[in-house]
Amino acid sequence: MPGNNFNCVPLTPRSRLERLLRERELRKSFKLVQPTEEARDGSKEGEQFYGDSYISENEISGNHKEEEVTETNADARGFTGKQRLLVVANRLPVSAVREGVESYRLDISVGGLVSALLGVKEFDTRWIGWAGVNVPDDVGQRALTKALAEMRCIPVFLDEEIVNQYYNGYCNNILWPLFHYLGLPQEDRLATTRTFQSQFDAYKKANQMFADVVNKHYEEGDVVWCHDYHLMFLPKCLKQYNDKMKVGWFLHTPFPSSEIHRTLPSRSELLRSVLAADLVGFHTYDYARHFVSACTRILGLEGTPEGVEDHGKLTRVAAFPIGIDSDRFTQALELPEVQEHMKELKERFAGRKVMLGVDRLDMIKGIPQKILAFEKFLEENSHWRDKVVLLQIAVPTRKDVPEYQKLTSQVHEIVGRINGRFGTLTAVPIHHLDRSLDFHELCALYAVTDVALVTSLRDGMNLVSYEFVACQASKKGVLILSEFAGAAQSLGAGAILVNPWNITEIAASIGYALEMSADEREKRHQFNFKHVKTHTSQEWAATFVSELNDTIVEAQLRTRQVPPLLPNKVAVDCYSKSNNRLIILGFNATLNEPVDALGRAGQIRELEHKLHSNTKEPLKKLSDDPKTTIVVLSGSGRAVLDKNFSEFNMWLAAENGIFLRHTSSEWMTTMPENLNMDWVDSVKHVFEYFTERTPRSHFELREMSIVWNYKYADVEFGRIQARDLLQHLWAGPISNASLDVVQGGRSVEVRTIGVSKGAAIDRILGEIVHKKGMKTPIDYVLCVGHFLAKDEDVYQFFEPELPSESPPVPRAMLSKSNSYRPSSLSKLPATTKTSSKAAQYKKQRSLSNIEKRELDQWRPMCGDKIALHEGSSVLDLKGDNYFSCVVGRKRSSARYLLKTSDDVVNLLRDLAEHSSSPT
Ligand SMILES: O=P(O)(O)OC[C@H]1O[C@H](O[C@H]2O[C@H](CO)[C@@H](O)[C@H](O)[C@H]2O)[C@H](O)[C@@H](O)[C@@H]1O
Ligand SMILES: O=c1ccn([C@@H]2O[C@H](COP(=O)(O)OP(=O)(O)O)[C@@H](O)[C@H]2O)c(=O)[nH]1
Repeated sequence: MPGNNFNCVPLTPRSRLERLLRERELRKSFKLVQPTEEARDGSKEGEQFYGDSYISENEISGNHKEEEVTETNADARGFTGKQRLLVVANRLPVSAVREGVESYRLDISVGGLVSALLGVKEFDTRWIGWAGVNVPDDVGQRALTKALAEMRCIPVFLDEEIVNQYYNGYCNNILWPLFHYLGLPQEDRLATTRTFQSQFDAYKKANQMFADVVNKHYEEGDVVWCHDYHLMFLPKCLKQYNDKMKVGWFLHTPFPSSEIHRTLPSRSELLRSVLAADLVGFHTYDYARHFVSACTRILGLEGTPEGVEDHGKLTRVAAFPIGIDSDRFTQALELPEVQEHMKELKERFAGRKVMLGVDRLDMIKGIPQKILAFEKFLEENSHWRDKVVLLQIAVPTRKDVPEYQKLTSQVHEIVGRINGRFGTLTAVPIHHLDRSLDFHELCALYAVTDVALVTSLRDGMNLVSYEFVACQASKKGVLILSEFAGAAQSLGAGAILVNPWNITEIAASIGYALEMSADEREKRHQFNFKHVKTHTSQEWAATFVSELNDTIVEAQLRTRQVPPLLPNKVAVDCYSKSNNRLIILGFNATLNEPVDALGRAGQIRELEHKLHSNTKEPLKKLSDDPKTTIVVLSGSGRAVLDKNFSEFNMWLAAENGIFLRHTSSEWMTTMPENLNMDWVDSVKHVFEYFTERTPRSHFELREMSIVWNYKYADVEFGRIQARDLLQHLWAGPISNASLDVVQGGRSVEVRTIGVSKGAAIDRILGEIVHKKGMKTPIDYVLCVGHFLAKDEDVYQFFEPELPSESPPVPRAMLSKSNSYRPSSLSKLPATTKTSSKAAQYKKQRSLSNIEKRELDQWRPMCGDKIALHEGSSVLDLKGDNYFSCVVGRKRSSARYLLKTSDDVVNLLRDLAEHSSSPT
């Protein structure tokens, strides 16, 4: 049975975008018919949502009411039917503090990731992660597992040493600063027990521990969503265990420019592990672009608009900007306790404008810069000194990492100095809190604030800015936002954007914000408020999971388009049983040595195409077999084919079949003599121009075509240059010429119109039949090549069972059974008859060596010439004696696939073993 079903893959019912839009509509209409959870369960004011479970303040503080929140109850409440989602993150939404042998206090974990995922309600969610506590004993582990199960949390137990090396070390001392452009720590700052290598080993070990827990709880059909830089190894571990698992990975931090990422000693391993996921998500398009770029530059992989391709496997990469559960904030503002807090705050700061900063005490948050800018503002605006106060909530974080300890004392020192400088007996300008606030206090604070200050030096998104906007419906305060926070891309239009490194600019912005007119504040606020209300964390999660589901559908469709591997044994058996075989071979990437990824990334091994050394022997044997005819059909010019194949007994078809010769005779051509080739010089100029400006690109001037090749150049730059080159071509030299521009993976070719391997093969075949004086039909065809899509028509030329939707191939002379039958020719429409083609190929070009031949010796084939004798066929292909085979391409109309030219060598060797020598 033919392998690829002749590429008659049923067309995808919808495009990916259509499918996703439909899915989105379905989600919306589902929401409309489903009662909201609040409506179903009554008001849940003051509670923290966690997926399908509610984590109330009571539950969190340890008063677990098992019957309210167990999975069984959740199911009974009608939550079944939702997709199971396993959220895997370093930190669980609750951190445990051990209070006795079997008792724990559970506190909500602070940080954007937890806040965002608490808002996700659409799925039947379980959370797998570390509870932030070392529990070495079995009794304690069992008790904590039980307590967490009530919140649908599953713990991963990490011991102190692992936490130290993996979390404090590799995650927070190496990856975190690097991803936020703060560079790598010097290795000598690390003790000998904490080297890059030991920390990286611990990182891998910890990721495997997470994977083990996931594997244990995984059920078929689950979606596994891995989060953040802590778990870059996880997708690989999971896929190694079960490659059917749907795995997504989302990064909450920025992904830095590839120039930064490439400094990381384990750069490649990390990228490869992430690429094992089906879908990789980032907050912004820039981060996604950096990631793809790192994969192309560091790993030498193919970056496409869809994602990253590695040997045909696509990992989708896209931006999914996170949001917040805005309703939770707006509803909280109505609560009496929040109103009470607001009242207290208003009284406390009456007569002063309130400025607010809420950050984890982290280097990336730019807290010193913010405070220094505030100092500058007070310095330059003495009239504001007793009219404004800055409240800075600095939540302690990662306290075991030395850099964070240093930051704490640095911030304390600056605050102390400024308060000493501008404070009075009754008031200080900065209120600095080294602690977190509870949700209600935080909402109240957001609501009474006049100006929020976010000065992150880098920040994946920054949810504080979203939360502030959500709480400002009545006050309409101003947001000053760092342009280096992901949020700047979504809230940039309503906020005042600043460069956090520019203290003067921030100070000026503070003044502008404090004095902004009500009208302008209103407009800016409305813009951002709308965004925060619509781009919620629920939408974010639903979109990600829906794309992840769809990515699997897409991958299945793609896989169905990949031809199966050539069954060598079948091809060889069939070969040995046949009497008149035709083998058509491409040259580039088929018979020459493969180019490895490193070669692509920089070092040019060979610009010149050279025959794979292991090919020579089998090729010699095959070409000497009287029952076998070999044609090398290549885009390369005559000189290249001469140089590589003159020693063999075979046919050479150069420049996609424009030139043909048997190695025992001269070249001939079908090109009309007076063909207009005026375009060549001007196209050459354009190619020269781009070659000069694209390092490691080159161009090849052939007789009938020119090819510009950038396979050794920087891929991204090469692509941009190719686009630019095409524009130049269309606008100039080829605007009026009859030419084909053929784009390859990493090349642009300009050739005379209508030239393709498929278009040439009928003439070549006719000539061979004629010259060889064939008496028996060809009963075996093997056609192997790494052809451009345009040239794949050669596969279809021989195809006995073309699917009905296949594009027409230049097979004017073929009858339905794929045989040349003079008798059937007359039945074809006049335009497709060879006699009409004949007129096109009047004379050969006036090339000296071609002129030696009689002009009509290689003329277009006429019916009477290509028939063996009246009524008999040249080709006797029934389906199982035809093997079309693509080399190293995953999308092809060929029946079969060979992965590399090494596989071609092996095939030729096997065939050669079944060949006979001339008698
Ligand atoms: O768990 P910790 O080590 O204490 O750190 C807390 C979290 O910090 C980071 O948050 C990021 O995620 C936010 C939501 O996507 C985003 O808005 C923010 O810009 C990021 O910094 C970290 O990525 C999380 O893993 C930590 O849990
Ligand atoms: O006292 C506090 C201060 C902050 N947060 C939360 O911590 C998160 C911080 O997220 P962000 O994205 O701004 O930065 P991250 O800390 O994740 O880097 C926000 O949801 C805040 O509501 C909190 O719960 N209590």
